Amino acid sequence: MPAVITIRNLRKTYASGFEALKGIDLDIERGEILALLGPNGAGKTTLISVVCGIVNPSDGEVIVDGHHIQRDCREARKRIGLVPQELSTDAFETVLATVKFSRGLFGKPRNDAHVEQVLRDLSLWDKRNSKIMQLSGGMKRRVLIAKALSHEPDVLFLDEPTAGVDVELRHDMWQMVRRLRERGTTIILTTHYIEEAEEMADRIGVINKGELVLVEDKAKLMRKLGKKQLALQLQSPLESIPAALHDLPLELSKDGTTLTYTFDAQSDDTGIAPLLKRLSEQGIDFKDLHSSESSLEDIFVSLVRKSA
Ligand SMILES: Nc1ncnc2c1ncn2[C@@H]1O[C@H](COP(=O)(O)OP(=O)(O)OP(=O)(O)O)[C@@H](O)[C@H]1O
Repeated sequence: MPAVITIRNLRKTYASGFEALKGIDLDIERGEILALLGPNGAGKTTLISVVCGIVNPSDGEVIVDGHHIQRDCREARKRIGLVPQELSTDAFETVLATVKFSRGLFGKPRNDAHVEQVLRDLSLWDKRNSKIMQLSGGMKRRVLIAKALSHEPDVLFLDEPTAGVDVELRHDMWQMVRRLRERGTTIILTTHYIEEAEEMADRIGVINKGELVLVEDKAKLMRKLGKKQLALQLQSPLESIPAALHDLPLELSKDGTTLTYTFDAQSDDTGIAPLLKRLSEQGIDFKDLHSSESSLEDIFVSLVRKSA
């Protein structure tokens, strides 16, 4: 199935000369939840803003369901719902009026039943006649989501949906995102929280300093996380790994003093006992050993460091 959004060589240099996006290529699959992780200032909001047609790119292109975001902006934009980080809605409006108005902005005919359904799904129906300024922070966030869903978009962008919200609202938000996905909506969310990406996403993208440093299926990433490493400090440095051991997943450090063996932590048979026997057959002795396990956090940190 063709991607719902295609991003090619996307670059953004702000008027200040700052290069916020340095050539992003990404295909967003229909119906997936993609989490974009990255530290502050990585370029996540810029990327979303360009894809949603709010900020013009300096180079490259974005195609949304066959429509070019700049040349065919109205059609492309209709298919997208954006939940920004901050609320800029008129504080004196009621919840119902503001959500209805949002739908109208996209040229969609009035549909009170849909607006009611969106408000009910977000537990906002009872608050429909409240003014925005009378709502709690969490409720205001729900209004933002309701506005973004008012015109029935195929793709929903959530820019840090749970930044600064309490645990209960965070879990509500996750549930809501899952419900939307079940109905076929494609969801792209940005987050600082690795836990959130782990919990929600089908795929995880890591962005740092304007570059997409990784995009991978979450399950695959998790399998990598299931790997453990055993590091052996050798008695005497090796120049290279002996040919007789080439069938083993071994890596030698540059200085030849450490051999690292990677194994599947979930497997019953780690292969450590035969490894040690074969090392001894080759006359390789070690003075110390320790094992380590990587987490998504480690992978994230090392990727961000590597691309720094
Ligand atoms: N209008 C602008 N003019 C100049 N620089 C900008 C502008 N908007 C953003 N930037 C810079 O571009 C970089 C990327 O910002 P962006 O908001 O996209 O990052 P982010 O990954 O969303 O960060 P955060 O997680 O803090 O929201 C930052 O260094 C920011 O200062």
